[in-house]
Amino acid sequence: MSRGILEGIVEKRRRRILREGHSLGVQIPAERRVPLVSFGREPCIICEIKRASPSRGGINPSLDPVHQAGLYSDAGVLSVSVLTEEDHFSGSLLDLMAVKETFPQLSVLRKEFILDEEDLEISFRAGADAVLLIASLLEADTLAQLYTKTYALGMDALVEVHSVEDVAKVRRLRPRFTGINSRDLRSFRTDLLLPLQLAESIDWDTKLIFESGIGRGEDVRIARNAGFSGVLIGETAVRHPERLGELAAAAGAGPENSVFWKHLARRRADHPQRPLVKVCGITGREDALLADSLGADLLGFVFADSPRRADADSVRNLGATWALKVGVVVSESGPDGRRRLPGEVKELLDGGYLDAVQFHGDEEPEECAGLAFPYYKAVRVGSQKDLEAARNFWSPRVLMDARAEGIRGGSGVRISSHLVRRAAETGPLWIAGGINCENVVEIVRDFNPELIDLSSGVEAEAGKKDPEKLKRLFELLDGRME
Ligand SMILES: O=P(O)(O)OC[C@@H](O)[C@@H](O)c1c[nH]c2ccccc12
Repeated sequence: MSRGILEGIVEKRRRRILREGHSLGVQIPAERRVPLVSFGREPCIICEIKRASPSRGGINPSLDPVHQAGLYSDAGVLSVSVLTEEDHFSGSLLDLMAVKETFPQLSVLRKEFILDEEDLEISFRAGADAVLLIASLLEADTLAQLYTKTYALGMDALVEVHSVEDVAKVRRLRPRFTGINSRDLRSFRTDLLLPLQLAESIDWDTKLIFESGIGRGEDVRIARNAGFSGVLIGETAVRHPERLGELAAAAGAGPENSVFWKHLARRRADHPQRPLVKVCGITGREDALLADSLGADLLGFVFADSPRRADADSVRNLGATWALKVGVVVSESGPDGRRRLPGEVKELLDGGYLDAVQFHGDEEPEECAGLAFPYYKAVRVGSQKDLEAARNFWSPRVLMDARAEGIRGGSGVRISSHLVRRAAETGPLWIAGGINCENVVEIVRDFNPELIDLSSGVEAEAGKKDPEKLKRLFELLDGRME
């Protein structure tokens, strides 16, 4: 939603209200007929009734809201969001009324571009238990007035933020429910790490709701592990009701103390001037501690056939580091032909000695998800086709490595510039392959990667880092701060 589109939606809505009144041409009962049910109960998975959206077009134009709400209810979902905006989302207040009247025990959120108190009165009478208040749409005073009115009516408010400016605007309200949208209002893109990052600036006691872009149970786990109380799922819930069980189970499971994505988002916020740095192919303790003290964000330990193969005991004995520890694996096929995580890596991950797994083999998207959590995928990119295949992976980030025939990682080969540029168009860029002190400044300048991954480029010999090169790397990167 570019600013223009958001303004367009609001403009259309104002005109519609002038024409049809706040009831939007729908017969609204004079008195509320349905019970008020509190919003956001556990398991806090809020599924949405959404026929279409400006970013996706038609999702399911013939969606029957009552049938869909029945699927949600059967899956154990207690809160349902109903889009009532007509011009861009093909919604209606009739949908909301039908859902709430059929399932009075559900808590129903009215998803609308709410503008004034009359919108709230109508929402209440139509049967909404909660309303969405979008911070970026409303002046601070109006937002405060609507927030107070919502609770005066007995409803809950989900206050939606997208930026630090929004957070500053809502801070004095200290809303009980704060929704953070992963969808960027300008580009339509969702970035699962964005809410994690923004959550860091929320300093009041609130139930955080992760909004948009959730596709799988893993995404729900990422949100829960980052401290979100709940998730709001639209398109996936409509298109893939078969995933509702998996999504609801993940929402109900509770956090697992996996801090990987949350810490990464925090480190990104801590030093926005330079990319995140992963130093990979570490075998020795000194190298790990030096990279950590210099400011590396990730330390990579290779558990695959490689001259840089790490040893499980040294990882176990390393102790606490600021940097997150990643096990780089090429998953093997077991006797049953199914892939599995190397046993030592599974033990290190379960024991908390590794924070995440980087899959560096030929794993398929659905295989990765079943093998480890948290994880991200590294893909070898030699063509446009490789880039497209990379988009199928579900991890919030995919690491682009150069395709060097017969060698996996540490090859010193770089991806061609035009492919890197293409990759950067689709979202934050993580790149590996041939990065060293000679080219790092140029790479950062030209491609603005979110993460750079270095292995052979900071080595004295295979498996041994060169302390001078490591120091020089961080000097070069930090020099960019001026
Ligand atoms: O379909 P998704 O990506 O799961 O997103 C659902 C919901 O977060 C999204 O519909 C939404 C979030 N905030 C909004 C404000 C208005 C309209 C819609 C929205």
